[in-house]
Amino acid sequence: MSSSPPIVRYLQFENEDSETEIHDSKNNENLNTTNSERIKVFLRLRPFTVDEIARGEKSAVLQVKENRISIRPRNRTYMSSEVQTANEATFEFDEIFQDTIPQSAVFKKVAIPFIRKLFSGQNSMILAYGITNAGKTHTILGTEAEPGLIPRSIDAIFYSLKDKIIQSPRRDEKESAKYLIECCRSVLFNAKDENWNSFTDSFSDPVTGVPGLFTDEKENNISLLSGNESLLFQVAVSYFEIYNDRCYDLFDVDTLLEAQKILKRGQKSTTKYRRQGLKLKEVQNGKIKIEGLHEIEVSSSSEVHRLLQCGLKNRQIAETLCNRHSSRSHTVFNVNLKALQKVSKKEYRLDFQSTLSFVDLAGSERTTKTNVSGERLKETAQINKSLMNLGQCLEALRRNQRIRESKDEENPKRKLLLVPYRQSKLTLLFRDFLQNGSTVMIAACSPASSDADETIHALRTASFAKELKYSHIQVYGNPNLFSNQTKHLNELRHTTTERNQSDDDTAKLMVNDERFQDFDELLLEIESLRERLAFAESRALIIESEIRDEVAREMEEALHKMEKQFRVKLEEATQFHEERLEKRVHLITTTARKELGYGAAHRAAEHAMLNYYKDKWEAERSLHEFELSQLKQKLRERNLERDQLKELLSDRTTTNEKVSRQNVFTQTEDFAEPQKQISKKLDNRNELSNLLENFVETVKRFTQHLFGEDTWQQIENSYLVSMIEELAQEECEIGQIRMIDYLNRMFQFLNVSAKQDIIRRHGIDPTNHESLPDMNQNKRRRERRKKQTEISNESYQVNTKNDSIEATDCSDGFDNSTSFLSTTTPDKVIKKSRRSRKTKK
Ligand SMILES: Nc1ncnc2c1ncn2[C@@H]1O[C@H](COP(=O)(O)OP(=O)(O)OP(=O)(O)O)[C@@H](O)[C@H]1O
Repeated sequence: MSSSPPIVRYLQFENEDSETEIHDSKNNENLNTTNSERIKVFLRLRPFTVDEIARGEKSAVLQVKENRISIRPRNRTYMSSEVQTANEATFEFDEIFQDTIPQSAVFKKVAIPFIRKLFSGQNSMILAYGITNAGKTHTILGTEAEPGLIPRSIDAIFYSLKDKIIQSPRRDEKESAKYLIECCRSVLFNAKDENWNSFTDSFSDPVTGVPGLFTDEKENNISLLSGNESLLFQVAVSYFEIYNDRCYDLFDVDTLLEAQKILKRGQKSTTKYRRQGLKLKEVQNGKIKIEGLHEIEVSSSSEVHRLLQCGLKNRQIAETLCNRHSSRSHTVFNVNLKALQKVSKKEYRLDFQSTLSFVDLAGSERTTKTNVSGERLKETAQINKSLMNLGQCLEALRRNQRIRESKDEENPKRKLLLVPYRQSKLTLLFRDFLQNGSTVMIAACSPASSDADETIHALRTASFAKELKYSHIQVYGNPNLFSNQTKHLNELRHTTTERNQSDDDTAKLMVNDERFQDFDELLLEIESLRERLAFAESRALIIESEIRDEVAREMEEALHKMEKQFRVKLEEATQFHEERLEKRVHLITTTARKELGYGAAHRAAEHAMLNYYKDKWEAERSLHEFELSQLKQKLRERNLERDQLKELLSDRTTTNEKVSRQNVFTQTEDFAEPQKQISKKLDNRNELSNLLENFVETVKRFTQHLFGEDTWQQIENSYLVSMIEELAQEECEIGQIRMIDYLNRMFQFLNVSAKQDIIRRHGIDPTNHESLPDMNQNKRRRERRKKQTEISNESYQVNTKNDSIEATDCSDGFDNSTSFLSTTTPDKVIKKSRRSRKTKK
């Protein structure tokens, strides 16, 4: 059975009813070149991000010297034995782009050779690989201010092709760029997001050639097309993503329209949003094709830029409606070029067809580091699986290459390994590129020390790729490029498929490899592959257990961290409570000290008050005792006189004798006695006023202490001063009454607790008169004495037949004699005598 010519595949790509007939190329020998080229690997170091600077991240990069970079691992225990011993991991690349290298320099170094390859009919792939947040998207796509490889390459391609671009005359309208952009515009127009509205504004008229977003950059306008002046070109682009190991078309108009409806209905219906996953199909020559992937024919770079934005927005809608994270998928942007030779006015012959693919891989990350769960965990697991699979493919390819290169034919270990392309969609799609196409890998590298371990793992995988060589440069759409041997294998594959339809399709894939010479050999190889599969499975188990160990170690590390954090928190809490306790103790001590001081002042005031009363009462008592003794003495003397007089009376009976008796009495009367009493009373009064002054001073201090200086000032100014003045003028007993009154008033100022405190300490309640020392007791005693004196005076008067005692003020030369009562003060006596003197005048 003969194989179908590749031209059929090409024609299938075009509309079969096309009026323009496309012929097979006749001039293809020059393209059927076999070369031995190595996969190039560049390292791009990104600068620290704003967040990392804010976190105070340290650099993990120890040294960058020429093409070598040394990175210090964060945790050496998780590293390979070489890294553990060397304390650093060193990798060599084709070139290292330092963090200061601009996008344009990367474009020149990486993309321009590949654009040239595209124009010469070679397939090539630019692959950005690295951990998450390492700068892959920045390199591939860039930003509006710093466009990356895709926008720059688009500009360069269209600038080179200029007016050599033709369009298919009959094309499905739904496949056109204009239709897609219009759809995108209508979706975005209905979206409520303001950014989207501003985005739609940038869609002026892409088809009529409004300049692209990045076309201003003159440096991209380089003509890379050399020779083949007669060729015309058709350019088509496709854009898809691989998410959770499923392919999704980012130029799918139906998805956009579906999204439009959902967005109109509101966010609640997001669960109805279902994107159609695309199937992979193996076509001729073992090439993998994505079934149903839209390839949009384009005519200008601005159109491509807008399509690119449509694709990105489609991805964004999927993120919004499916609640997924943008960088959790691998994205692939393809530029397909068809070179056509004009045969007649309407006829073109396909000269060659080539593809340039830009791949932005999702970043690998540790699930334990990011603490993801649920859908995120699934995403991460899928990403890690596909990236691990890519690494395995690269490792297997490198090993097979070494085996092929070694001359030791006898070595039993010389068996070639099966490259596990089929284990993920990513590697299955890249199989062609890794085997036959030219590939460049950009290993994006984060300088942050917190990412060091993951960076080392990623760079190790990238370094596998560096050693790979690919030997076939294949041009699609050109049947004569395939060797006879390949033709034979194609036939063989067909036979195999017929013979064993139910068998796994591994055999089908293997026929594409030139190693297999015949079917028997192929069957043997299948057997050996099965063995290897068992071996690989056991190895996978080992790897799994290693991963589990690693996870356990990371968990332990996390627990240690948590323990540390808790310890710090505990110390902080202890310190805080200790400080609080200290403050409380201090507060209680000061309050207690104040209280003690307050109590002492109270006691001192009360003591002073009691002393005052004691002194006063003592003075009064001694005065009254003295008066009493005087009166007693007088009484004795009177009695004696009376006795004598009685005797005399009994002896003398005549009236003359009675008269002489009266004279005797007048002579013997102690006229100086009242004067003495007056001077004594004056002395006592002075003493009392001194005591009163002392008392006032004590009260003043007491009040100042109790109520403070300000309150004292107020009291002093109002009540107390007047009261003290009165006290100074009044007699002692009146002063006593006033003092009680004063104390009562003073205690009205005190609050309840202070009153209770005084009552508790001294057993005196100033508001309760009965609890106070009886101030009137003295008065009553004095009144009693006064009465006694009066009684004795009465008796005396009875005896002296109502004779009065007279006091004479002779200071002014008048006879101002005035009778006085014992209760009258000397001042009053003086005043009284002055009044009587005036009346006499
Ligand atoms: N060369 C560079 N110069 C300046 N900024 C950069 C550079 N490379 C990356 N960045 C910045 O670093 C951040 C992360 O970059 P980027 O989004 O490209 O990472 P990524 O590897 O694509 O991450 P993910 O895998 O999560 O998508 C971005 O803010 C980007 O602007």
